[in-house]
Amino acid sequence: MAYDYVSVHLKFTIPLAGLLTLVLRPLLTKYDLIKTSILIFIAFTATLPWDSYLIRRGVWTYPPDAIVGPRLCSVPAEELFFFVIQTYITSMLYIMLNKPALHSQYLTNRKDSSATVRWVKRFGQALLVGGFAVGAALVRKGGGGTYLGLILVWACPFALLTWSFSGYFIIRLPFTCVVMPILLPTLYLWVVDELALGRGTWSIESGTKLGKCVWGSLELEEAIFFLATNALIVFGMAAFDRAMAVLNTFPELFPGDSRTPTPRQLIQAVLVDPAKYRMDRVVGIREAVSRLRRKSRSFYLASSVFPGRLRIDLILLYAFCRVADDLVDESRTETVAHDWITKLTGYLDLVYSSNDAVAASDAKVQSYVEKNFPASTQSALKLLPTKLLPSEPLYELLEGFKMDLSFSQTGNNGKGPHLPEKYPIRNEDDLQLYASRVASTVGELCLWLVFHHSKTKLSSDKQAVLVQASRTMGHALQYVNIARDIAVDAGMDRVYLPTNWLKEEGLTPRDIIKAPRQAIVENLRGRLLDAAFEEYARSRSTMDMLPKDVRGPMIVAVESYMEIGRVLREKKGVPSSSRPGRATVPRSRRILVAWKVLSSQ
Ligand SMILES: CC(C)=CCC/C(C)=C/CC/C(C)=C/CC/C(C)=C/[C@@H]1[C@@H](COP(=O)(O)OP(=O)(O)O)[C@]1(C)CC/C=C(\C)CC/C=C(\C)CCC=C(C)C
Repeated sequence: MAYDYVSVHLKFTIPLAGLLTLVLRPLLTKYDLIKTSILIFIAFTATLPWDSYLIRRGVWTYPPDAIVGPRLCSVPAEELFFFVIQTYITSMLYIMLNKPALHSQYLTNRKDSSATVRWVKRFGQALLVGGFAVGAALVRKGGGGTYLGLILVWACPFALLTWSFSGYFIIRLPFTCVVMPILLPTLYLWVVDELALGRGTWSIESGTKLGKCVWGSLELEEAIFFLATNALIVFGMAAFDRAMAVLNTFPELFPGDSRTPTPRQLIQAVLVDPAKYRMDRVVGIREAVSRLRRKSRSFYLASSVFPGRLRIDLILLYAFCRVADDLVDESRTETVAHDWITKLTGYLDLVYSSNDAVAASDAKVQSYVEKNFPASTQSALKLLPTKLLPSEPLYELLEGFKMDLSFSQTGNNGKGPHLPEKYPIRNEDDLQLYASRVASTVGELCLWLVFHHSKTKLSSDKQAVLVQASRTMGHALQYVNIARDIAVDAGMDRVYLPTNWLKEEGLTPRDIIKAPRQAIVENLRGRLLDAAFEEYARSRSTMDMLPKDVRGPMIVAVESYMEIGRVLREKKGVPSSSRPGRATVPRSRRILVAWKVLSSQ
């Protein structure tokens, strides 16, 4: 019947495309849609003449009773639709699996690549050149190898082009970003093909095929065709992403706006000589991403929905805050911790000594960082986007770290019989002051990056309202953080629960340090979470004033963290099975939170 091929689409390709669209819709950016449309256009125009030639040469045929009728250059409408829908499905899967990956960290050049990587790239090129030569020979010879030859002659040059430009990048990308989006749709299309060929929806003529089946009636050539086309789509997507990563990572090479690049900018980015990449920046970004992934699952997930340069700068800001906090927290003695604060202050003094902040990449700053900080922390200081950030919140953050140190006034910063005598969080005002210093500052710094990178420029009045709200939201997040970490903090002789709250329950901070999991602590945790959600409620609606292009991601960042508070409330505490200091929200729940937020925007 004439609807056989149509029914293949109705049963197998359209529902899958629909499902992927439904799941991905909230995450799709304008850039995702543009690159998918361009790739569909390229796939269509590159496949049409080739397919048309195959049909006219009689390599494959469509029984008239399996197709509806209309053709373009001899290619049936259903087949034309196949070019589009296959490219769409594979592109959507690629986009979905690549969302968590920050592509900047995979930029590389010859010098940065190991001998093995260089060998793999050359081997790939040789394989593709060889594939083309074998294909040409098979076509010239004719007979059983014709169809395979035509596939190789057609696919290898496109693959060689993308591989030669983006090979190092593709090799560096994780397995889930490249191999999965090639293999999953290939396997799916193999199954569909097996069903379609089994039903005679299309057929390969016996004189032009090798006659070998991979399994069932799936011909070797068909299996290779689907593998090759999906690889071409994924390589094409990766080539776009490499260009975009170059634009986003190296503002000095592309000073203008990188949000909606022109085709000319994209081509320039593809063609820029990788030897010109600032690899110290790429390596610093790699270190920052790895730090974020290890230390904060909530912000790591949230970071994946931020666009381009804003995402990079937020991750660099995170890296700075994390490194500074860890240097102080992990010091063996109070004196060493104070030394770190002094050195960090020196760093800020140097950067902000003139009216305008100097770039952290300034030679003087670089040499100061190299002289004073451990190698593993240097990139976090050198790459902080200081030109986009005011100095006050950074200095204030350091004041917050000083408050942490006032717990160890006895000189006994660890386990032992002597517990601290002073507890700096005496009441709610102290708690709020502490949260303002360590978290409101972070909220404000995030906002300055948002103001810089957003397409929409806000009036200074609106900016002031937003900054105030971000500071209030900082309190909320910090209270959740303290509520989660009561036992972890007690292990470091620290109690951030206000001493007057403890007194109301007949407790002292020492009682918390000795028994942080006692039942009464749950009342105090509940009280702190109530305060957190009050602060959250006071500032959440102001987030609607954020520019549309950054609003969704910012809300995701906040909601992912507040979800920790919701879980703590539901479970009445930190499950004893959870790793100390780690988020208590399962990954699937965090993804759902992000998805819901973005769907509602
Ligand atoms: C998406 C993305 C990459 C965001 C990065 C956000 C960022 C720069 C966070 C810095 C975190 C950090 C290490 C700060 C040092 C001080 C500190 C420890 C603060 C606590 C953070 C908890 O982080 P984590 O759980 O990893 O740390 P520990 O396990 O406790 O060691 C804080 C709880 C502060 C977090 C506060 C914010 C991110 C500010 C929130 C406010 C906004 C995002 C603004 C919202 C805007 C409006 C208009 C309301």
